[in-house]
Amino acid sequence: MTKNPRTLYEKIWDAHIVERREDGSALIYIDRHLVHEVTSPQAFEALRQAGRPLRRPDRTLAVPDHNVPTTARVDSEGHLLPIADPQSAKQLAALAKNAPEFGVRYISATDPEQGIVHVVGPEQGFTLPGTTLVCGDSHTAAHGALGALAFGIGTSEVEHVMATQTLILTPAKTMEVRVEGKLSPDVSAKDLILHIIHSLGTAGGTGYAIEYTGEAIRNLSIEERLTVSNMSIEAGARTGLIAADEKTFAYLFGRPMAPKGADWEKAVQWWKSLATDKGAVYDKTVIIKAEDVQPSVTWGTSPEDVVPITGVVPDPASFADPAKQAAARRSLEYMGLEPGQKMEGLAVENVFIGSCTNSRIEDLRAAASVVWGRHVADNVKQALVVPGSGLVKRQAEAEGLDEVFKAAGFEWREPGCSMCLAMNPDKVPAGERCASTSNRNFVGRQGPGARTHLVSPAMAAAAAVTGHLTDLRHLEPVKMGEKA
Ligand SMILES: CC(C)[C@H](C(=O)O)[C@@H](O)C(=O)O
Ligand code: SF4
Repeated sequence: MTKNPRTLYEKIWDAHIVERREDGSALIYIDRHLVHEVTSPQAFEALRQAGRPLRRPDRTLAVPDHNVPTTARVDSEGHLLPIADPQSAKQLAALAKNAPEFGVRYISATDPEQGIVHVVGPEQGFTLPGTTLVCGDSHTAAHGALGALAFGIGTSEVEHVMATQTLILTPAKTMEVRVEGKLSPDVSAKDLILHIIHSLGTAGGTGYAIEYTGEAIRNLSIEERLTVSNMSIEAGARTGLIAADEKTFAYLFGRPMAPKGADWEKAVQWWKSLATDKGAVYDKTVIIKAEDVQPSVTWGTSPEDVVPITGVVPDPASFADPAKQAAARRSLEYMGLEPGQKMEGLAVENVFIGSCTNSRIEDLRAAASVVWGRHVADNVKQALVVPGSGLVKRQAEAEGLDEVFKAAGFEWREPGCSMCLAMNPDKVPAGERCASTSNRNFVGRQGPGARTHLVSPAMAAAAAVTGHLTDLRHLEPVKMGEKA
């Protein structure tokens, strides 16, 4: 019997249906649940109140990330240092108590594997192709880079998954975002996803599960794919899939929680069968030309407010939609910018290299290669490098990247979400600008009044060493022997 051709999304969906419902929704089995301290306390509490156990503790992994300080966490005798903010302290303490109580594997704030939940999942091999994976966090889309049907859920859904290992879901429409051709060596995966979000708009992906395809996507490393899938939610899509291929298998092979031996062989066979069939139809296809992607930067307070670094701040009057015009005016006022102003040369007082979008080893290497032999500019008051996990940090240290950053005047911190959303003490002061490798430039995101410009790791590094937003193609080369 020949089956209708299906997309990757449809295959994973079909494989997880527990029960179809009359209204078109379905009860879907959830394979993997990642838990952090912000969206889990109420869910654990509700289970406790109801006297219910957690259905599959072995499929659940908990790690604190949003509230942890990125400065030293223990004193010289190894005792945990107190957390100053009471709300943060409460959330962290709740996770430390709840996870072991419900039998969930808990990576603590002082464990070497601790890190941002979306960095830890792939790194541990907890995230696998063909699985359904959820977390009470909107950037769960990141895990789609490994071919997992991964999406963020709210706290009440967190409770539902904890109690039943299922969710009632309505199937999404499918959208192919095909990136044709080759990216220029000057541009990164971050520039690509900023370009895509600009093309789609922040609501363009609403109701869709994106699948990224095409030559430029296939050519990306797994870490670069994670950057792309991570920001799908900024285009409105809860899911951003990339079909698993040989690179995915090589990345996952031997990871602590990945299948081993005969199970591995069986798994790879199944993962290979999940690729979208020839002739399968997406509800929508968007074609992006890789050659159009340039080193990019955001000017406003929405991730779609993207221009090439060579560009200027747009005139709000240039937008056709009156609502967009008004939003752009508000953005410019908040950002302290004028229409027509050049992006390159805009002074920044803060630089943040981190977040689940750009804090993996390849990101740190890209930033360090720009920083090498240079120094953080005098007008930059804070330049932070926050590795995505303890393992990334250790790897970077083994490669000497920490020394490159420290010698240049960067602060080398402990892993966590940090200045991506400023729930911990890492904040951008009001009215100051930050070149940031994170994913959201919302009003107040990096601290009240903070002005965020989203960029790639290499562009953030270039901004740090020049003191202003800089086209990295314009940096003078550092000659060997001239290292500061
Ligand atoms: C705190 C958490 C719920 C939130 C999210 O859902 O994404 C955060 O991670 C973010 O990036 O804004
Ligand atoms: S690093 Fe930022 S985007 Fe990622 S989970 Fe943490 S707060 Fe959310």
